[in-house]
Amino acid sequence: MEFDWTYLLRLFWSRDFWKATLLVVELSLAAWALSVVLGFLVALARQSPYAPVSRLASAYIWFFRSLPLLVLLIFVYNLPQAFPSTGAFLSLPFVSGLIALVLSETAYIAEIHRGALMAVNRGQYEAGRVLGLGKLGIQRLIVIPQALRIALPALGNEFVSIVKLTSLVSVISLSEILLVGQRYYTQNFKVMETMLAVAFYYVLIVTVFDRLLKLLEKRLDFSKKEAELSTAPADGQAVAATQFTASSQQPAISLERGEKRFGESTVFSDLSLAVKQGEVVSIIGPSGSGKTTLIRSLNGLEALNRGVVHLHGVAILAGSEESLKLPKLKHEMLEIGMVFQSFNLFPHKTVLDNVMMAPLYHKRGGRPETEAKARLLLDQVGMLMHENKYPHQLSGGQQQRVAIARALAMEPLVLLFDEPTSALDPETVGEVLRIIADLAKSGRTMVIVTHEMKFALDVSDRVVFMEKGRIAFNGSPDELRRQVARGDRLADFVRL
Ligand SMILES: Nc1ncnc2c1ncn2[C@@H]1O[C@H](COP(=O)(O)OP(=O)(O)OP(=O)(O)O)[C@@H](O)[C@H]1O
Repeated sequence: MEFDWTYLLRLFWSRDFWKATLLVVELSLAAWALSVVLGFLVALARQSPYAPVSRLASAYIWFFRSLPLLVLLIFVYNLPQAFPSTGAFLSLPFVSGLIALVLSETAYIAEIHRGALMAVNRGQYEAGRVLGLGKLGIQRLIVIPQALRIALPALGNEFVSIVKLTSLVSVISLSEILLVGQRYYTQNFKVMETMLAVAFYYVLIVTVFDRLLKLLEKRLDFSKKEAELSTAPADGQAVAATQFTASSQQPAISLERGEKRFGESTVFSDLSLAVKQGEVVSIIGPSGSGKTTLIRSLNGLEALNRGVVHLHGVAILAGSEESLKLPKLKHEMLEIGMVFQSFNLFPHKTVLDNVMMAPLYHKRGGRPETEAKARLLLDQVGMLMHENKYPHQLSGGQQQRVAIARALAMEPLVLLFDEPTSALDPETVGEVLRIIADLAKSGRTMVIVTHEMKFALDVSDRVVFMEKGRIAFNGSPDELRRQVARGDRLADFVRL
């Protein structure tokens, strides 16, 4: 039989085919959107610390990935035989097809989401926690936007798969593209021409949506955004750092008899440290002595085994083995700000949005007011002209200055610095140390874990030297200098 070009051309204007194309688009979009949402929930469930929940999610993924879609389709479509009450909606091929597709695709998409969630750096969760964001807030504002961007290419791929899988729904008599084609060629036997038209309609759908998804990917890809410098001045006066006087004898923050173990290994035990209001305390010591673990225990990023942390006399954290039941002290926890070694800025947010995120989340003021304050803080750390940039468009030192502004935006009573310059190039260390030194002069209560000896001695009121989980020295910089001059064993570590 000769190839009928006229017939083929006519098929491109066929009402039946265009109706079927629309149906395939509707079914694919609905199945994809539902599977993306449900897949995310299954991925979260799979990561749940509660074993029954994560096992249930794993079982779901295992079962529906093992089941051929065709089997599932026929099963769902015939369910009314066993449960007649479901007949009202399951007898509709579109509904049955949608349910089967969603059940199956949710299992695949859950694994895509899980991979993306795992790719979001742990530091992002910690940054959200120290800014007082709740679990949902962290997911909504920090994790989901980043995970979505990571998952989008794979999710786009799944959409293409779904479009093609809709052809299977023809077995339950849904008038989609393949079924329309089959009806045509069983009447006129023009199989080649009809199947070419069928292929055209599928390719058309995939091409259009592939293009749209690429555009969405581009929109979400902050790494491709143009760097923009801002020339707008900060409005208003420079933010006056809150003046805290060291008059109160009550420590601003203290750890009493703290103990921290990782499995069998004890990092420190029976360790106490008190920091007065307005005091700047630097913690120095050899690598592995427990400095970072100590500072992270002060704001609950590390859970203590024993001991109690007080903030201005209020017990805010207690070790898991203490019999102390603490009320939920959300407000108090916001009084402790933290600057991390690796900055942990939110990569999907501009510099200004990074600084504004926590005050907006905690409704510390309206947007214009919060924005003005954030810009003043950025001015204070010399980063105002970079307010519209994304973190990857900044140097390490600039990122750390933004991280300091972000921590200050919540006006914490105590500021913790965990090796703030360790991840920086030597040229940028100075700019960050200068900002921290300025803050120290303004009377803020600060605890700084650092390897910068000269800086620690110059800016601190007190230096704590840790060694093997113990505080081996706790005194003023002058006392430390004297001990070092006397040739104390501290001199081996503190080379000035
Ligand atoms: N999450 C963890 N799991 C297991 N062990 C850990 C963990 N975090 C820290 N440790 C261990 O606890 C000890 C103290 O580590 P920590 O990071 O507090 O030391 P550090 O004094 O800050 O060191 P550095 O100056 O190198 O950062 C080390 O032996 C380290 O291996």
